[in-house]
Amino acid sequence: MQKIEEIFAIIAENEYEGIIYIDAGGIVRWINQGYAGFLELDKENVIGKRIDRLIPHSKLLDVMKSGKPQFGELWEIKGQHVLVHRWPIYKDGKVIGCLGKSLFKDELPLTRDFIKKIKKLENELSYYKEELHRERRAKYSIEEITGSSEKINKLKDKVAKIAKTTSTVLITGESGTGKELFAHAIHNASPRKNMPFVRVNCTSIPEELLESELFGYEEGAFTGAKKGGKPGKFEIAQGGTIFLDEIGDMNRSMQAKLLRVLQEKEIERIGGIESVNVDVRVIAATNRNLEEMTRSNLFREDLYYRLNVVLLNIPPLRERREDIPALTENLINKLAFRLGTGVKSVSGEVLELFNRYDWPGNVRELENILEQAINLTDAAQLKPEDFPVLLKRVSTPKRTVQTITGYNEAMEEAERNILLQALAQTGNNKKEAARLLKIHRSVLYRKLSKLDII
Ligand SMILES: Nc1ncnc2c1ncn2[C@@H]1O[C@H](COP(=O)(O)OP(=O)(O)OP(=O)(O)O)[C@@H](O)[C@H]1O
Repeated sequence: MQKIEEIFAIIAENEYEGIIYIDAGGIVRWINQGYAGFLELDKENVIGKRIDRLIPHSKLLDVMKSGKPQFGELWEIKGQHVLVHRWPIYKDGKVIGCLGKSLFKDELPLTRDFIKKIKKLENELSYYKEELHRERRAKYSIEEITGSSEKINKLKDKVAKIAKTTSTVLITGESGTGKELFAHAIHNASPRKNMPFVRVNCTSIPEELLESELFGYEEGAFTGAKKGGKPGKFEIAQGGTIFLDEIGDMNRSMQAKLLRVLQEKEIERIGGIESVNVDVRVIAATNRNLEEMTRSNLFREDLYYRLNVVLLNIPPLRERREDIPALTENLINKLAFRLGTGVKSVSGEVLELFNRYDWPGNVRELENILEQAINLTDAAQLKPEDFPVLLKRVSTPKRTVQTITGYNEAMEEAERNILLQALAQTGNNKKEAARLLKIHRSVLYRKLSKLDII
């Protein structure tokens, strides 16, 4: 039978692992033959030497200093990747040494595959970290807000001023006026600009998920809760800004919870017992009339006042028509670059046409209409005929019921106008229009077909 010492010697000298032990003074007290050979050193000469003399970039001393183990780290030595574990050895609560183990046989297919896999995962992780960081950054600055009308200039001045504070901001304005753009600009001009900017669309998240999205949850908070729990958007935005888009669509019970956060400046994860302090600037936006909603009890009055500390009302495009030429030029440049086309400008007649239109969908509608036209032309300059839908809308005045000929006919006409307006507002995007009208897409198609709109 083999003696236990023999077995230990076999384990210590196995050909797959390098093993090294240093004492509290950083002196190598033991190394296995394989590792010494791999380092091209003589085992007897290594023992008794300081580790940093033998391997200057060794991390064993760091581990000893921190007292924290490291597992599965990729380390490059002698032109090879090795997978290492390092852990401090404790005695009576004090670190007395450090043990290092490495899978150093790069040429073994198994080790090589394992290392390759780890390297791939590390690369992927750093890619996604970078993406996440990009995603959580505000993308636009004040300079990117096109327009020099008096109204826009005043708003830009206001943005520069309020950016310095941490007051809650409420941005109102019709759909597509640029509310989100302004929210980004406030964050980017603020001292928080290098911290996260986290957007939450209160409409697109199902009601039952919104609470866990905003406040996070602890492990086991509910069936299906992730292991280890999940931080909410408020925690993710710590030190930065949270942008609550479409706040008018938040239900009343969530409104009460949000109010508590704004008052207490702390959140509680679902299923959690402790509160977490949050230092987050809140910017909320809506295209709905919150004041009116408070009167009909759809929006809490106390929350409305908490949000409405600084108000930024973005005027619709039809009230700042002087911005249309600059917006058109900038959007064309942006779109032509994105779509890879040679479209450079619009003719003077197109600008006249744009000027006569009311833009219910505001800048987003202008952007959509330009994108449609750019896709269908080979010319460098867009002409009025590239905008057939707009030509029709501008020349046909909105149909109103002149004389009531019957309840059903009048209702049909009203419905037609609502549908046309929704389509105009969303640049003919049926999916968006259905969302705006809060009806299913199939219902929208049925109605459009019944009223001969498509
Ligand atoms: N002044 C502007 N300069 C440049 N681009 C603008 C401007 N205003 C709006 N846009 C562009 O128009 C589009 C719509 O803007 P944004 O999403 O900010 O509008 P919104 O008011 O938040 O809309 P919604 O209420 O539907 O969420 C975006 O692509 C945005 O970049």
